[in-house]
Parts: sequence; C-alpha cells; structure tokens
Amino acid sequence: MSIEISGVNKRFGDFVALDDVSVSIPSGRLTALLGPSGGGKSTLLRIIAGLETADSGSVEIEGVDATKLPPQKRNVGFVFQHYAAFKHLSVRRNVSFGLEIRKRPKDEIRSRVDELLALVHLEQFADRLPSQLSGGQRQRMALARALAVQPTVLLLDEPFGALDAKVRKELRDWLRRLHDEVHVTTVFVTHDQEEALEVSDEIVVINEGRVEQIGSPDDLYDRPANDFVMRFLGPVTTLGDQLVRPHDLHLHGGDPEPGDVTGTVTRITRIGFEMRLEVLVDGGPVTVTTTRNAFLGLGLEVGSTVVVRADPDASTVGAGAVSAGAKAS
Ligand SMILES: Nc1ncnc2c1ncn2[C@@H]1O[C@H](COP(=O)(O)OP(=O)(O)OP(=O)(O)O)[C@@H](O)[C@H]1O
Repeated sequence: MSIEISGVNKRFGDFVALDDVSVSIPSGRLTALLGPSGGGKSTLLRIIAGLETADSGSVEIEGVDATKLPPQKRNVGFVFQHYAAFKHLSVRRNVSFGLEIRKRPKDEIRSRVDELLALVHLEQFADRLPSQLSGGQRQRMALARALAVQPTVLLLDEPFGALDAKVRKELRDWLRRLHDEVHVTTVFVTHDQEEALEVSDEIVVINEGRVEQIGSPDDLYDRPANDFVMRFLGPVTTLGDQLVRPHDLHLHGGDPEPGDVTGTVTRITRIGFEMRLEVLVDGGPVTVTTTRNAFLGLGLEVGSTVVVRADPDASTVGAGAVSAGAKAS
C-alpha cells in the first residue's frame, strides 16, 4: 500500500469533518475520493498532503510515518481547482521551478521539462505566460509542475472543477491516459460520480466525515454497500421495498409473473436515445428507462397498463434502511 490512513479524526470547532477514517490507498493506482459537498474529501486530501493536521490517527506514505512531517518533506505533488501559477514566468519556468529551487543541473532541468511538456501536450506553449493559456491548458501545466519533482504521490483536489463540461471530459480522458503512462500513485477529489466511475481504479466514497464504501467502480456500481452509495452513484427508483436502477427494470404487455408488478403509465419523456417512463403501481410511482426501440415495440402511451419486471441480475438494496446522508440528498 502506498498510503495508509488509520483512525483519522478531524474537528473544526464542534464540527466533525472526519470521523475515524481508515483507508488504504494502493501504489501506482488512480484513486478517487468521491462524495457530496462538505463530506470531508478535501480535508482528508489536505491531511495526506500535510496542509492540515489530524486531531488523532496516523498517515503513512510508502511505509514512512508522515503524520507529523511538514508538506515539503512528504514528497507529494499537489494540484488545486484554482491553480496558483507564477503569472510573470513562462510555462516552461513554471514547470521547472521546483527543479530550479532544488538546484538540479541546467541540462537535466531542460530535458526533464521538455519531457513533461510533451507529456501534457504543451510543447508549443512553452514560452507563453499562464494568462495566455486556456483553463484546461493551465491545469495541464499545473500537473506537469506537480510531476516535475517526481513525487511519490500526486494529490489532485477537483483539478477540473472550474472548467466547462466539455473540457472537463477531455481532461478526464487525458488524466487516465497520463496515469497509464506515468503510474504515479494518484488521489483525486471529485463530487462527480461519472468522473470517478470513468477515470479511477479505486473509489473511496466519503459522506459526512465517514467512509461509506471502498472498491473498484464495478464493485460500487454493482454491489453498493448501502442505499447512500447506490443513490450517489446513479439514478434509482423504488420498487416494493427495494431500490433499483431504472434501467434494470423492464416493461412488458403480457400476464404478470410472480415478482412482477402491474401499473399505469403516467408520464413518458424522451431523453436522447433513451425513454423514461413513470409507471404508477400499488406502492407508488416507479421510474423505468428503456431504449426508444423497445418502447416503440410496446406501443405504450400515457394511461396504458403495463407490467414492470426487475432484471434478475439487477443490483438492489433495501430502501427502508435510509441513512442520514441519503435522506439529505
Ligand atoms: N478550515 C476550516 N474551518 C472550519 N470548517 C472547515 C474548514 N475546512 C473545512 N471545513 C468544514 O469541514 C467540512 C468538510 O469540508 P471539506 O472541504 O473536506 O469537504 P469536501 O467533501 O471536500 O466538500 P467540497 O466538495 O465542497 O470541497 C465542511 O463542512 C467544511 O465547511
């Protein structure tokens, strides 16, 4: 394991930001800290970086007890949402800064920075000032700068949070490819479940200062530990006393079999290639999503009677055990 966080507690006054958090972060992987705003993700990342100190508990980085080490002794690279570049220095000098203050030989600095600029696809912008870059390019520069000093761990706090959706998506793909090339242990904070599912090897779900679940994107999506994780990772609907994903429900016009429920279509919405239907059954409204072709094949309209069946492989969790976090969402 690259980072071992054991029994970390952190309060701000009376407010409990982290409550007995223990997480093992594997070496060489891309791990997301995912959760709703205010859940404690950034606080945990800052504790790993040494920018914040835990009230109790410990942080080990590559086998070294880092709990009391200052940030500069932890060998971590850090990128924030709003990157503070040196405005008067060129992109090249921004990237080389960490190497210059470490007094590395000039030749070594030049070749290392060339390598990094190529890695983040900014070679042609080396002589520009940060103000002459787009937001996405600036974040790539920030990553190159963080990687320059060969950190053991790269910590990213919503690095693409301030960018528009399209650039954000491009950078997300790019980060995954970069990581596949560089393999530095990376921890990134996001509140965007799609970003976490798409990019990371491991996801730590954090809510109200506690870890709700740790696992691969598949583990979390297919086997959510509780209703909070299930709700947070994607759309859900209630069927009987179970939470289920709307795309795991199927509609048919035949006779109901055991486990099926019959209802009336109350609403039909088209969302791109998908159709979303609200079906009123005995227990209340159920949302079902289906393809447009399947929908057309059924010949449904508002007022039609239809049978709802859950896919036998659907992941479900009990809807009754609503946690405090899920209630608030
Ligand atoms: N320095 C501080 N002083 C007081 N309260 C703080 C401080 N830093 C964080 N908090 C509080 O701790 C809680 C957790 O904050 P944190 O930034 O870790 O959450 P987060 O999950 O990263 O959320 P976001 O995605 O909004 O940044 C929040 O309620 C926040 O207001």
